[in-house]
Amino acid sequence: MLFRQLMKCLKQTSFSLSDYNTKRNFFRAVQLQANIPGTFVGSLKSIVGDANVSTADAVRDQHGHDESHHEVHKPDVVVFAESLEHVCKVAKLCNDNKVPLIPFGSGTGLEGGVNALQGGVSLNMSKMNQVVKVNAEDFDCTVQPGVMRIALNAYLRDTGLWFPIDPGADASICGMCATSASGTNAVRYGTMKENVLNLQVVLPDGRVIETAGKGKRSRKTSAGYNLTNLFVGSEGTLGIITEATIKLYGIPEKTIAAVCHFDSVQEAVDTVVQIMQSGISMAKLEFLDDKAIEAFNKYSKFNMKVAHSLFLEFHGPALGLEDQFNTVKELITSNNGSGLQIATDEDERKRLWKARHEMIWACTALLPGSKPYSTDVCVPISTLPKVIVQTKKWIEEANIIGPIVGHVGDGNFHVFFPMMRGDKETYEKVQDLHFKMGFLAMEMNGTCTGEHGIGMGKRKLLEKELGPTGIEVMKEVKKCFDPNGIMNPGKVFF
Ligand SMILES: Cc1cc2c(cc1C)N(C[C@H](O)[C@H](O)[C@H](O)COP(=O)(O)OP(=O)(O)OC[C@H]1O[C@@H](n3cnc4c(N)ncnc43)[C@H](O)[C@@H]1O)c1[nH]c(=O)[nH]c(=O)c1N2
Ligand SMILES: CCCCC(=O)C(=O)O
Ligand SMILES: [Mn+2]
Repeated sequence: MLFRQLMKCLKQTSFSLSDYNTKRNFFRAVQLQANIPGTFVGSLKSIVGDANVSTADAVRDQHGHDESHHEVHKPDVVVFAESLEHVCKVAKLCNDNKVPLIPFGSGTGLEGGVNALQGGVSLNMSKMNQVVKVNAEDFDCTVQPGVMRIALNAYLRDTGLWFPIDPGADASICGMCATSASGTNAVRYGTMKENVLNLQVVLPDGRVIETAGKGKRSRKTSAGYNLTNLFVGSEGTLGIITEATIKLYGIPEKTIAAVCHFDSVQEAVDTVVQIMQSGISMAKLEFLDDKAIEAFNKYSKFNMKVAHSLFLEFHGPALGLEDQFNTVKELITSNNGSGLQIATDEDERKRLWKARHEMIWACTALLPGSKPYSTDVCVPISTLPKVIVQTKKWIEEANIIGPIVGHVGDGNFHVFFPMMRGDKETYEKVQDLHFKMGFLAMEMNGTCTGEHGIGMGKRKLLEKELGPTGIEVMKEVKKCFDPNGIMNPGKVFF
């Protein structure tokens, strides 16, 4: 059987050795169930109840994609879990029957993480949506996988605490764990990697572990391997996260937001590097190039000067915050920055950041009907000016739409390429640019993805980033947790 498949594959159009390896790995994966029998759906219903199982086309479609440009791959069936017991039993059933299992948080990912490449079961976690415990005096809380970021912050408001990691989208906290999300506040508060204390995880065979030990939530630990951060960023390929214990922070006493503009990318990014080197702890330090500002003005009805711009935010006790602001102001001026404007009242600030977070839609609106193809390189801060300037040059040479937006305080930036599905010519240009940017970032000792993950779109780049031995070791790790390869097959590596 395997031999016949191999011969069929060899008869197809010519392919290189790396294609062959890809297809060889694919053979290993197709040993999973290709079609789910009705009896299997019946077994699922007996675990979670009829109402929590759907094979309706619209529901499968909704679970077959995220917010990215990647093509839709529908699961065969969607299951809504209501309890830990449900998750354990569904995982074991899938594992025993070698059926693919794909955890579904809220579908806001940008790398096709939830797309069911080989069909199977999409496990929607949204009904497990309780805040399990808030330990306000210890600045932490434990949440179920369906708890969303905005709802959590609303729930916490009366305690004076908040969870600052903000990918812009209203994502599930456990989905954010699974992709190691970050966003605008990471420059001050870190990414999910620095903010998860413990995870409850269901393994494919139905066993449950807590990655830091049962109920543990200490700020520091040297106890054995760091299983917590193995699952942060694992993109649903190792197990299902059913609880996350995360750090909380005091809501800052004072917040100042500001915007300023530059004639050149180099001056804007030099300012960022100097602010970071001055040791001032910025809460947000964002860059939008001239093209991004054009899209920003048009979509969000602003009237900002069309120039390369920095959006900044300071958090802290009122005492000392203005000194920090003044130091930053001097750095802006010394790099020929202009038009410094402060958003003082809360409504103005909220409007500014809402518009920043909607940049993906602002750029998509430049080409009506398109989907965003996003890049996500992250480099050591001192190399950032070189990488952004080179990227802009490539975009100009390729003559395509590609506004740049970045969390540049972390050396992380995105190009948004609005793409029409089926436009092969632009797709090829964009993919070429994506690879060139990824390779340049790696040359600068950076990564192809700072926060969106590998998913479907960056698997080839990951091969380059880690090298064959690195990939081999990652596959061995996966095998140890998921020997049948049922967890989100085809993601992270081929
Ligand atoms: C407008 C906009 C703007 C942004 C972003 C999106 C959008 C739409 N993002 C990306 C996105 O919000 C981010 O990847 C989230 O962490 C995804 O969370 P979901 O709950 O939507 O996971 P989603 O359902 O999309 O799943 C993502 C991956 O995690 C896995 N997964 C989900 N829940 C799981 C669970 N309980 N257990 C195990 N695996 C699970 C899935 O299988 C999949 O592989 C982003 N990101 C970022 O870091 N910075 C940013 O600036 C932005 N900005
Ligand atoms: C192409 C970038 C997608 C969203 C994002 O990460 C951001 O706005 O920062
Ligand atoms: Mn981002």
